[in-house]
Amino acid sequence: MAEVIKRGYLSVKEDGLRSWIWSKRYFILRDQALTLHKNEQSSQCVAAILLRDVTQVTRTDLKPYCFEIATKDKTFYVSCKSDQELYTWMDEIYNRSSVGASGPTNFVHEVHVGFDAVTGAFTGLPDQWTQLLKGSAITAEDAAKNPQAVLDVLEFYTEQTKREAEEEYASMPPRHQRPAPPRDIQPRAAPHRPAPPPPPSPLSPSRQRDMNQMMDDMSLRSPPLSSPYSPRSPYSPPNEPLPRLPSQVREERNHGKPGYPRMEPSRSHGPVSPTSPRTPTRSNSSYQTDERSALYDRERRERERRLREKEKERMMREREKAAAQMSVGTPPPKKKVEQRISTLTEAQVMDKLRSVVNRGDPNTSYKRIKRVGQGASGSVYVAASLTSNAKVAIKQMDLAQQPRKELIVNEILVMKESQHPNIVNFLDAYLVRNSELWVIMEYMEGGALTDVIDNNSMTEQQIAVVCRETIAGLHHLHQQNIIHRDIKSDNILLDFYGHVKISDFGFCAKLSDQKRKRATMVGTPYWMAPEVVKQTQYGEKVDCWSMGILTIEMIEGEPPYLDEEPLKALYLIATNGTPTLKHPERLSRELKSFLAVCLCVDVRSRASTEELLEHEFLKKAGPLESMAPLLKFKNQKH
Ligand SMILES: Nc1ncnc2c1ncn2[C@@H]1O[C@H](COP(=O)(O)OP(=O)(O)OP(=O)(O)O)[C@@H](O)[C@H]1O
Repeated sequence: MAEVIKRGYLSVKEDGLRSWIWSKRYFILRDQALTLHKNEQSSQCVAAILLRDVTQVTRTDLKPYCFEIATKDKTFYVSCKSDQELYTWMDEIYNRSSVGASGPTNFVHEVHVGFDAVTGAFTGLPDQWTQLLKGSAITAEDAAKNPQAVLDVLEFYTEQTKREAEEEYASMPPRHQRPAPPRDIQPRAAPHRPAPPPPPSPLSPSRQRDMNQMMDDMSLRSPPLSSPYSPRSPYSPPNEPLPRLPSQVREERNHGKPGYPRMEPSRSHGPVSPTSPRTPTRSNSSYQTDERSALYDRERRERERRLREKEKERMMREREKAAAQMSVGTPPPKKKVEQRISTLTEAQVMDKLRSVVNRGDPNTSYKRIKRVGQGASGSVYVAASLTSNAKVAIKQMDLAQQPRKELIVNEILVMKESQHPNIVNFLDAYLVRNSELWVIMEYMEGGALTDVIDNNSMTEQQIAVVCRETIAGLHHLHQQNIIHRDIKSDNILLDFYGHVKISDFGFCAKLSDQKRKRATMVGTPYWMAPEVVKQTQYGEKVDCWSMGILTIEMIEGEPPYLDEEPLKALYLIATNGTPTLKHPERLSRELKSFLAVCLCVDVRSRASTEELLEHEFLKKAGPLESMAPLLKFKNQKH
């Protein structure tokens, strides 16, 4: 007999003839079936539902904590005693049903939200969403244009913030040592999401025609008149000032936004060196010839470094605040926390970690020289190997401070198993005093591509080098069924010789044969593919979309919508489709074609890494030495 996953008494009634009768039944859930029994002693069931036949698991309003399980033939209404009980049953059933295995991950929670086209307002929105919407830059016109997209991004945003809070909670001391968190982080019923639109029709017109259309969209067609979001109109006169704010203004604007660390461009924890976050690109020659401008730039960088530090402090404060807020109210359902974070318990994660680390003392093998970077999970040092004197990078993390230890284990495992010339190679890992983790990796003295972008204007030849190298690394990951999920310039590092390598593997996902698609939301929103924002299923091609956004960063200095308030940016990603370029007329046909195949909203038309490697734009790539002028700035420092 298959293992019992969950059991317990619940009230149930069936749709149909006996639809008014609620009966108390003993439910037994196994991997493939849910059976209903008169009581716990009775082995004979009064009803059985094969999970593969389940077509929907939905919350309903019939009773306060009620959900329905629909099959092709029948609907069962199940009443629980609490939200927690309801969600755990729904989760377990849903995950094993045909919809859970292949469909969208979110349940349909029937809190009925309406949109009044006359007043331009939503009705029935949960308070939290109303507040979020009020504080966002999403206008009534946006809502009228695409109310579903607004609901999608609100749900996305709250899910993400809730997850962060749950993770903070999970990283706190054991429950008996802490008071309970506020009701606020209880899972909430999300508003009713209408059925997803039917999948786009197969690519009957040839794919090449799609590509041509995409290129038209990006460079030739005028922006839709109804869209107020076309600051990057291809028709902008070439000399028109770029519609950007100075980066410090942007950072100030982003302060005080509802906590969502990954929503902020992660300039906040860049290297310690006084390099700038996003700033309007300046040419190399202007740095060399204009002393006053150099002075200005130094001051600006210093100011921006301080802002970055402040931003980091703010994030830390927010984390603490989130942890403190958890100390009142009722605890979140443990099940939810575990399920979202990992299927492994904390002890299992630590066991796994111990199995991949070196037990020795790293100080006998490496001597730390200085700190070169600060990440959310710890500091990065350059160090010298005491045996070979070679330089290495050490990422040092205090495990007690890590809300998501399994991400670190993930990162180590991916780095260990994915050695490749375009991946920052893992050398070793040490667990020091059972509380500190040291990850030893190749030292990339050129730093992050973000700094290169901020301090230079890149030629197409150089852009093509970064694309070629990054795609080669991504292709290697994809061949192992690994999706990176956080491709952006901050996670592309360069070494002294101009080698380009992918780093930061915490968010990587391994696709199994059973699960070729994922639906969890991770990554940094500005670089996210529309299918991720809309929370539909996605596969490795999300990295190809991010590759397109990374290319726009190299061309324009920043990803699309970076100046937008986070919720609005999500809305724009979900609704605008392929972003428009500021100055397409300045780009070669090959580069525009490359962007078009990366930034294809229809995933089936989007190029794979294999196809991208063959793209004509990459043929423009120069040798690695062509990156040297970009590294000058860094090389002088080391
Ligand atoms: N191998 C390396 N060589 C040189 N510098 C590095 C290396 N790895 C990281 N850095 C620098 O250290 C900084 C922090 O790196 P880290 O990977 O910790 O950043 P993060 O991804 O922002 O944080 P986290 O992974 O903790 O969320 C980076 O901005 C990068 O410039």
